[in-house]
Amino acid sequence: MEVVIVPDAAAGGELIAGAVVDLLRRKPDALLGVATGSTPIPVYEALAATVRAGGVDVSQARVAQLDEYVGLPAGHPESYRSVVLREVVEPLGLSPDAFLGPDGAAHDVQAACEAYDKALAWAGGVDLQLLGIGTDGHIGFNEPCSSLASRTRIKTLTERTRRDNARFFGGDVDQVPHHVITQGIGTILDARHLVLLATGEGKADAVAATVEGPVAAIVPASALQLHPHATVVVDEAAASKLKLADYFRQTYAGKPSWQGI
Ligand SMILES: N[C@@H]1[C@@H](O)[C@H](O)[C@@H](COP(=O)(O)O)O[C@@H]1O
Repeated sequence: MEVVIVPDAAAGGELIAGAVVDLLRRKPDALLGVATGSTPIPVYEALAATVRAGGVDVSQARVAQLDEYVGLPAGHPESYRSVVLREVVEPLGLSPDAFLGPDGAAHDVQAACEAYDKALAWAGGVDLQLLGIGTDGHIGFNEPCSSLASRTRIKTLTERTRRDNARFFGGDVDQVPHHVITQGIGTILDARHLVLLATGEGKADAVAATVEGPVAAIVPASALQLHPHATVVVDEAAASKLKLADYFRQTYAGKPSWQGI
């Protein structure tokens, strides 16, 4: 696992957008796994700026959703489908046909989960999966004690995650759904490159447990330790509890720039 400590969220956004641009230059029809929440927004902004400046052709790029609330009405502004369309698909000028996501309004949720795993495989698999992290160490919506081998399925949110996400629902925790569909941890680990971005002091404990703790289902993001190409990008605040922070800084500073992340 590579850990890159950046000065702030904007620098993290630039670094990861640069990795996406490099990928799209090598593979124009790459499948990008996108995360929601506030953390990845600087990545999408930096990527959209590069596209607007003509720095990369995204006409063949495809995006895949990581997770989704269950039971929000179609078109609800906080459904993750709406969020990804608004924050990624539209600013990049992608066609909605280039977008893959699970159906959170499906009558048969289990069938929708299985169909989504198959759709990801049929699409050739995710090339680069961008991840945020919950304060409890979740990735996607894989809450603590999710199986590290799990596939896309329905999950129940913890009260902590519902409280954390209430800010997207006018601060009213009662509006946050209890159930979600999420790519499983096994599904996430199928992606060719995992890039987790964490910013702010509130993520420092979760980052330390992910990077320096044991691989354990109680910290779902620790499963990144099992992946051969996982990159954790953190700002100084999110890195503040890493014992090996100086080592990570020295290692990255000594890396040839052509190598990317
Ligand atoms: N399902 C999403 C996660 O994918 C995201 O990583 C997390 C953190 O969000 P934020 O980046 O807003 O802290 O929120 C939600 O729970």
